[in-house]
Amino acid sequence: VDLSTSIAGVSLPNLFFNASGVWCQHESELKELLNSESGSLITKSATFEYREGNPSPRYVPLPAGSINSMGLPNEGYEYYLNYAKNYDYTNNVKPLFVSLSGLSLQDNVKMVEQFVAADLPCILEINFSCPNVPGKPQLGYDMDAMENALKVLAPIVKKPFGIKLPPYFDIAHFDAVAAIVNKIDNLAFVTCVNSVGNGLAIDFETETALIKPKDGFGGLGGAMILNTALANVNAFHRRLNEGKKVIGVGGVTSGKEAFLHVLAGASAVQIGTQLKEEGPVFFARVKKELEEIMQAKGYKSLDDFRGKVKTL
Ligand SMILES: C=Cc1c(C(=O)O)[nH]c(=O)[nH]c1=O
Repeated sequence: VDLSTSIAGVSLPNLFFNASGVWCQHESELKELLNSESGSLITKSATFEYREGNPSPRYVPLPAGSINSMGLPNEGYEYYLNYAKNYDYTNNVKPLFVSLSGLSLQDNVKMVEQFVAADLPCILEINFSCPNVPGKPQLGYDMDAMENALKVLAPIVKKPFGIKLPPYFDIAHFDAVAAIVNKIDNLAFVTCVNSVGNGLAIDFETETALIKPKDGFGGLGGAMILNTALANVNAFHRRLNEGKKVIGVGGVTSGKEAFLHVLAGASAVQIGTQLKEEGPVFFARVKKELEEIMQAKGYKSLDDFRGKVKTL
């Protein structure tokens, strides 16, 4: 069976890669992804300057997923620009994605301009949905600000690029965001979903929040967000113009959930919590499991079933 796919006109040997933020802040982690069975890799969302991030504990696994309020810790965009400049695009079959998450539109403009000037084959995923920077409401929930940002950034990027979206929970929001995305010609993909923002995990014995930042409020990931993720993938798959793709992320802990993401309409699948917990060996497992499912169901390629979820 064939697990290959393409995003922004670039082919991926298989549909799996990491969710930005997981196993990708340092070159040593990115090297492990490169050596894993993932089909691609993406860097930790970059800000203009280096960021320490929020105080720990800031990530905790939960019975059905995880909670995090990392606070955008990253090496600063020049670190990832250098990584992208030194990446071996010729011999690596895996395309490189770079995530940018500027703290202001000006910062996003400055970072994008530097990547455009470097004229690299890497694919930009601009993060509109970080829920954990104190004092910074996320762009993904401010439709006017998001549309304005896209109208400024898209012409600078010129090439096909994507955006990382938060989960939406209202049909009117799916409609509104899809209408904005459909206006931007070179916006080639949306990545759905970022963590479900500002959940709260409390320890029953100690009666205390599990993470330190923001009174314990943090983004939820993992199994508990699968059905929200599938809905967002399918909602945008149904609404986006021909040629625009959806990358699915949220709740993939085995080949089964990866199959469901593709059935909902995903062209590629990112892994967050399960990668954090199991490590890059997970890519070998999830690939094998999806291949076995496709064989059992008689599908030869992802196109055979992508977006073909039935309704009653
Ligand atoms: C880029 C910051 C993000 C973070 C973070 O660094 O706190 N956590 C998430 O779950 N999603 C994000 O987009």
